[in-house]
Amino acid sequence: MAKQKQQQEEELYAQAAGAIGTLAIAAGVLAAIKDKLGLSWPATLALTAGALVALGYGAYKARTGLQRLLAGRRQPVAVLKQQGLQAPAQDTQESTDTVVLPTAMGQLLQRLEAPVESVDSIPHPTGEGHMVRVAAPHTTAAVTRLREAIASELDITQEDVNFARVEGSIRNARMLIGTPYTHIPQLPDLAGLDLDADIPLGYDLWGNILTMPSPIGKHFLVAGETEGGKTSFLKFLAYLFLMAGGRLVIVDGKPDGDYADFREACDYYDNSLTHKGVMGALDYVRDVAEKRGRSKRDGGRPEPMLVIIDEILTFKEDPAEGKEFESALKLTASQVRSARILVACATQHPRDDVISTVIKNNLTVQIAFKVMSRAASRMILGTVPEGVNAELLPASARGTFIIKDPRGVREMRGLFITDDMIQHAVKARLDAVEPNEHAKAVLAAYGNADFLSTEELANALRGCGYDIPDGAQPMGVAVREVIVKGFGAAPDVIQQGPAGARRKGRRKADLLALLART
Ligand SMILES: Nc1ncnc2c1ncn2[C@@H]1O[C@H](COP(=O)(O)OP(=O)(O)OP(=O)(O)O)[C@@H](O)[C@H]1O
Repeated sequence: MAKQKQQQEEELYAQAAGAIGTLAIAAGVLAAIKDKLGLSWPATLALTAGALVALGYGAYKARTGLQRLLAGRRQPVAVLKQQGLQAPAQDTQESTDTVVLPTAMGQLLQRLEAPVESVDSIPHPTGEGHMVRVAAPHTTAAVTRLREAIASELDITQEDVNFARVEGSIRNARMLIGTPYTHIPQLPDLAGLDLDADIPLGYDLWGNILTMPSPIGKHFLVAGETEGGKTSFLKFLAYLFLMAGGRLVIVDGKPDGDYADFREACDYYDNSLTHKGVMGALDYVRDVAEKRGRSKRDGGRPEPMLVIIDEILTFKEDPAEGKEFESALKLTASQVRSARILVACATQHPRDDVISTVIKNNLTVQIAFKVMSRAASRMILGTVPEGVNAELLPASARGTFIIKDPRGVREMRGLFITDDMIQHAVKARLDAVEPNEHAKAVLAAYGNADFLSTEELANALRGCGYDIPDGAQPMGVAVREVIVKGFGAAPDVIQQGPAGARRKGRRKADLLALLART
């Protein structure tokens, strides 16, 4: 730096001396021919000054043009105007321009004045891969922030310029030029999955499986615009819990019944979209935590439990009920953590009235799917390293998200499971429980029916040898007794059937759910 400054000063003095000398010579020449041309003194002086300015400008253009030609430089790209992009410091230029990197990508990054130390080609199944090493003291942000400029130079879309973190390094980044997340890995073998260890969650641009540390003891906030992949992500998480012997509580606050396949395997499932429904679930969960707390003294380690609440706006729409819901959520989040119960709340409305301080403070693992603005990204993720922005997630690869957890901040695409896989896992959970003789009789009575009225069930049970009296009340009581003997408890009686012919009875799914809990 000092050397450069001294050089600049010397140049300035030399230029000043040259200018004075040239001015004197030019004035002399013009004075000599002044009378011949019939010029006045002011005209002579004005002409001298004008000629010198023109000469100086011409010399400057010639010199800088020659310098650029020799250095093989181009004009700075217009795209360097990208928001937040600053011209690199002089000393950075010095260190990176001295060696011309051998690969075309290396040279492109140098042209964009990125402080790169090396750029090597690395294989990628469908695109063009590069390993970029940034010169100290810079971090990979010095290159990742040039995404727009690189896309502009290569005349491709920003979505085709992708970066992947290199675990444990702040100076190395993998870069993919091409469509992101085309390389979909096989689902890892989940047999023997331990929820107390790392769990697989997604994959990177190269198709490598990425994990997160054990989710036990954490709560999740999952947010992003509609169709980003939140439900698929939560279904995958629920699937992991099923496969690893964990318990499930699902409050589905959306009307489409997205989680219905899990219903029979849930300890508690509610799709009523009501305040009562969500509050009932939170009460239930706190109750389980309290029981677990008491039995802890016996030395047992309870199965992890995942509580999904999707979509939280449904329970916040009414201000008074919303307040109650938030208080209950806060209480639940703090009380159940040590009981190996984790809460995951999702929303497709990343706004501050939905993701309130209470939500943010209690759900400490944040997962952002694609959003429409940098502000929305910040709303979900809070403080993140420069350049991390869920607005920039690829629209072409649904299910891509940024996760912020104790391991750091990283982008990945979620592992995807089909409805068939969910149904298999649920069936396996149900099959794993051997029903006792009473439960078997009740299930046999249902056969393929989803719903039986109390009377129909009483008739079928009589056929199995149960002594069930006629008459509404004793019959209902006797049927309930058989159910309780078989399942430990009886599900609520509900009304089903066409209007005008509604019948009181019970759903088979509710009985199976009870079975899954035992
Ligand atoms: N990891 C993934 N890999 C491939 N496709 C995915 C992935 N995640 C989601 N998708 C696809 O993206 C679409 C939207 O996913 P999903 O329903 O989970 O979004 P969402 O964010 O829950 O939407 P909404 O908020 O409207 O409920 C689905 O059709 C799904 O098949």
